[in-house]
Amino acid sequence: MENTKKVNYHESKFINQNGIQQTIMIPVVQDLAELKTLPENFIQNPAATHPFPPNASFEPIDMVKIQSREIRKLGRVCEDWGMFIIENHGLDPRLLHDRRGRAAEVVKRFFELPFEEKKSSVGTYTSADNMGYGRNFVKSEDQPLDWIDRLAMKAAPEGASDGLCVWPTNPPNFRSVIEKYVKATRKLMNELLQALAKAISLDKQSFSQYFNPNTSEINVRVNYYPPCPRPDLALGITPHTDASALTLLMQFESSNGLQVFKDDHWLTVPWPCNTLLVNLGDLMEIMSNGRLKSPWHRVMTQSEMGRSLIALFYNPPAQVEIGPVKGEEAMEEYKKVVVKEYLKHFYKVSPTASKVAIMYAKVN
Ligand SMILES: O=C(O)CCC(=O)C(=O)O
Ligand SMILES: [Fe+2]
Repeated sequence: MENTKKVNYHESKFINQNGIQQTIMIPVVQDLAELKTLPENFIQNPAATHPFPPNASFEPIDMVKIQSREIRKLGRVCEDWGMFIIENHGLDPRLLHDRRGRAAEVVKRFFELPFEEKKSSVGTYTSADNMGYGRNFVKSEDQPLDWIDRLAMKAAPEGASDGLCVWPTNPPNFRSVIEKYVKATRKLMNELLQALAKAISLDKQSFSQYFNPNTSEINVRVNYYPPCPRPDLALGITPHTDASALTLLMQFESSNGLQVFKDDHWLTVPWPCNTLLVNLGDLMEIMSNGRLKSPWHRVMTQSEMGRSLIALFYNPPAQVEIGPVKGEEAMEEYKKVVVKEYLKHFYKVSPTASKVAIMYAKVN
């Protein structure tokens, strides 16, 4: 027998084309990790990967030196890639991955729990939309599935409501550790908003004007990609952009999963383990009038080892109307959108085969 493990299923709820709520049962990928063959519904046949150009301008951004030269570098890297690695981020390494693990450790311990314990440890949530322990963007029976298990929570503002506070109670320190990490990153993300505005020659408050620096929404998603029997056929996450303004990513255990689409090729992002990477989302593309574009990216799997990651999504408050902040360019290329409305649209149409959700906010 190939797989001795009992396979559990996530119940994925979604509204179908007839406006009716439907539930699909999706196998929990961790329970499939011992298989030698990839189940058919996970076959995505990803397009080939190309080598990352050796002399590409993908230099890390040093947050200690984030003044004129470093800001110009940030502008170049973002205009080329839509993402960048941060050095000297100022976060206490004990929050992240010191000997006692902290964030890395609670994530690992959560995913190590048996399925039933994971499920009972996570609270209930009223919305089917991408929160809680389960799967993203499953919209039909015949959609190829991603090789991922994930847990998503609203981490801020404190006491975020709508029944969406789904912190696991096991490991017992999961919430306190992740909340500490989130709290510490807010300052960094606010600094980044200002640096990004300066990087494209805008007033430094151009993006942060839409945020509340103390209470703007931060959503957390913890992804786990178990070892996969056929990394050549499967994807950890199908190609997408992030809907956020900024996404802050910290990866553990291994690297080489994240790929970015550039000049018609998929390239593995040279992102070392245990370092932070910032990915620009659609809301940033809108606010920057398209000068800072959200990159089209995907996640590959590996056969030998699993990989886990914490993603923080930083957005202006849901009710805020954002609009393009124009620099010297002649025209506004994007429309004003209410954050909540854009996110609703994004979740409704995703996943898409190419970068189309953003068209909602573009001037025709
Ligand atoms: O696994 C990664 O490197 C990226 C994850 C990602 O793109 C996402 O969670 O939106
Ligand atoms: Fe992403």
